[in-house]
Amino acid sequence: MHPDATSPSHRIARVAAHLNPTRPQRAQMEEGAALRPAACRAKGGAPGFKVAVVGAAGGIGQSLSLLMKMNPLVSVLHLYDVVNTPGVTADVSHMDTSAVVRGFIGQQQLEAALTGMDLVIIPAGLPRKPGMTRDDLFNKNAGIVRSICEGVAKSCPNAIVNLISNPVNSTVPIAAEVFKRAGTYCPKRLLGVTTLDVARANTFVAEVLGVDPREVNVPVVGGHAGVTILPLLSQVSPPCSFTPDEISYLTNRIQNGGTEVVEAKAGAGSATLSMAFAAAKFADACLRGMRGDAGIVECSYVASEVTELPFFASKVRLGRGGAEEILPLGPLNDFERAGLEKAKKELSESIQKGVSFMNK
Ligand SMILES: NC(=O)C1=CN([C@@H]2O[C@H](COP(=O)(O)OP(=O)(O)OC[C@H]3O[C@@H](n4cnc5c(N)ncnc54)[C@H](O)[C@@H]3O)[C@@H](O)[C@H]2O)C=CC1
Ligand SMILES: O=C([O-])CC(=O)C(=O)O
Repeated sequence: MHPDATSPSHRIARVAAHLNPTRPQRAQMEEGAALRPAACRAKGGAPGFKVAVVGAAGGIGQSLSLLMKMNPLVSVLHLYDVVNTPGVTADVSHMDTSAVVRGFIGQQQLEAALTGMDLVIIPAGLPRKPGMTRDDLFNKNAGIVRSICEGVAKSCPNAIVNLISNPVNSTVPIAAEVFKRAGTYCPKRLLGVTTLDVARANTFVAEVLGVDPREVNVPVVGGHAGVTILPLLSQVSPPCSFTPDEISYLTNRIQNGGTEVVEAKAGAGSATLSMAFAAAKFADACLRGMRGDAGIVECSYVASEVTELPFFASKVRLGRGGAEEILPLGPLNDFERAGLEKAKKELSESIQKGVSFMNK
């Protein structure tokens, strides 16, 4: 270190260099040094988890980065994207919450972004436009998820992964194959994020019942696309009953919630704000589980033996190692049993598509 490195004038120079980097300093950043405000004084290692958001400059990524910066369980927040991370990082880093924020841009900085992370949240990849299914995103997003997961396997093989990129029904099997090949696969640590389906189900059911959505909990199982999204309206907490018309309306609206937003946005993307909210809620549940809190149960799309399919969304108990326990589906009524058969047929094809992509 320079003899004057800790002198006030030197510290100010470092801050100034970050705000307006010279050409060599910028080159250094591009070679792998984190894009971060030069810390004026070393911070005393606040306890907490190290979390990375991959796809941090996107519609979901920006709001999610903001929400994770607000989470007191996060001590270090790494923001990675292939574009625009410097601006998002500078912006989020001015929030006076405790997490230290660092930005990373481009493939050559993926390793630095992921090294040492406890939790990696992945909202990277293309969103839908009207008329598309989530599966129509497969060709673009499969490769993006593969390369990010290769980075996870290399740089933070023990991290818990929250995978948001669509089509989730296929991207989670892709991630599993990547980790298997790298010899780092632990099914408990790979969680597909389906929390938005639960948030929508709680909201729409609460509207019908005329109650506060925070008091409602609807298990949503299966997967994250169309008929694979199976709300278990017979298991709503607190217990309640619905007319056949209400069941039909609610099931349809929950299964098509994503399309409702895609159409309302009319070409400007898909759900970002509600998704960031849902992802932040799920990440917080994972972090509380990792901390050792008891009784944390959320729905998630995970490796599962609940059905004959290798992956399935259902309630899982989150703990120190991720999805510690996959809870059974519980009793289904005839309508839900019929829905389950439809869901399994489509899910099976989506899972196979993900696995085949990796075997090509
Ligand atoms: N699981 C769920 O419930 C939901 C999933 N999604 C999915 O989340 C994904 C992201 O959606 P939006 O944020 O709206 O899209 P967006 O296009 O606004 O943002 C995506 C970001 O990913 C970045 N990106 C692309 N390739 C990357 C790579 N190799 N590494 C890192 N970052 C990369 C882009 O630069 C962009 O900033 C989409 O696939 C969307 O379908 C969206 C809503 C709900
Ligand atoms: O519908 C989409 O494409 C985005 C998504 O997964 C959702 O909003 O549930």
